Amino acid sequence: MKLITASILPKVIRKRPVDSFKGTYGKVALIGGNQNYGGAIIMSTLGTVSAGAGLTTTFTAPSNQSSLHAWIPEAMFADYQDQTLLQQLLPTMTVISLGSGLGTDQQALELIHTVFDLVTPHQTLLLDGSALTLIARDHLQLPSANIILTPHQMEWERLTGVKLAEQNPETNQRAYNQLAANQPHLIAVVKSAQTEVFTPTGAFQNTTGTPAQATGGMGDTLAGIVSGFAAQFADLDAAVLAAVYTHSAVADQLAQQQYVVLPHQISAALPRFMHEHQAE
Ligand SMILES: NC(=O)C1=CN([C@@H]2O[C@H](COP(=O)(O)OP(=O)(O)OC[C@H]3O[C@@H](n4cnc5c(N)ncnc54)[C@H](OP(=O)(O)O)[C@@H]3O)[C@@H](O)[C@H]2O)[C@@H](O)CC1
Ligand SMILES: Nc1ncnc2c1ncn2[C@@H]1O[C@H](COP(=O)(O)OP(=O)(O)O)[C@@H](O)[C@H]1O
Ligand SMILES: [Mg+2]
Repeated sequence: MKLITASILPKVIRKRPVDSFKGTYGKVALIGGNQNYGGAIIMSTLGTVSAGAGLTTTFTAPSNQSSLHAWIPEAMFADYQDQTLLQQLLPTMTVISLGSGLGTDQQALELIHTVFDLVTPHQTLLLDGSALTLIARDHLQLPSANIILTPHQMEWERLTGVKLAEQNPETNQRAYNQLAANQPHLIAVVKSAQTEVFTPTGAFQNTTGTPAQATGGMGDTLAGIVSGFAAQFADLDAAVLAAVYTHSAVADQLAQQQYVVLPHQISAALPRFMHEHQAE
């Protein structure tokens, strides 16, 4: 397994062309955050916008609208039950992220079906949290798209059947091969203290990260950052590797002076970190 090190950053994070505009940096839809888990999709949104995505729309429960805008006015709000809006907007997106704080009720399941029906092969679809749990529970077939899965170890067990205690680079690679077999392009980010990333071009292990990250919302934030990188950087595999590295590298920096790193603090520190690591 190759290691993900700082050398990935200059390959991905490039100085922005002078004549670029927001449309240059991709459109992202983040779908999730039910009545109880609004924080999850707000944290994802902070990650995506702070990572530099050009335009971000957050599809969530209406009860989350004012908190979303209080935290991050740069994001647009859409009611995730509004079928007309979903059908109108989702085809325009570069990246769709689905599942952070979505919950697992019937309404969530119907939303997954709607997104799977609408997504097209040239789009990137990130699946996180509750979406992974429902896909595993109901044996849903993944749509044809550039798929990024971001399971924690229990979600990976649900998806693949590989028990947590038996998860290692070899068993995970075999499980990845099975999942990816019928997909044009599938990336699996298997999260842990040493996150592993499986791509069509190889398997990688992250070298950043700290137990100061072990707090709710840390994965929701990662899903947002990965979406932001995938929206603006052309090489999808490299963008995901750089996002995984960056999320935990920022946490490592903050953990030098903090006992626990709050997920939203990683997003707040992202623009400066990316500034420091941009290449010509
Ligand atoms: N502020 C918000 O709105 C937040 C909203 N959130 C949203 O909540 C939704 C549910 O997501 P979830 O991850 O909280 O619950 P679930 O999928 O049932 O998994 C937990 C089960 O798996 C087990 N487990 C074992 N190993 C594990 C591991 N390495 N990592 C994690 N779990 C591990 C674990 O074992 P235990 O901790 O009990 O020992 C437990 O039995 C999802 O949509 C998410 O986005 C959260 O992000 C929190 C902040
Ligand atoms: N001990 C640790 N060391 C490094 N990273 C960790 C550690 N514990 C958790 N993380 C990271 O925190 C995130 C947890 O993801 P997840 O369980 O989906 O969080 P949530 O759903 O609460 O947002 C992952 O990115 C994981 O790699
Ligand atoms: Mg999670």
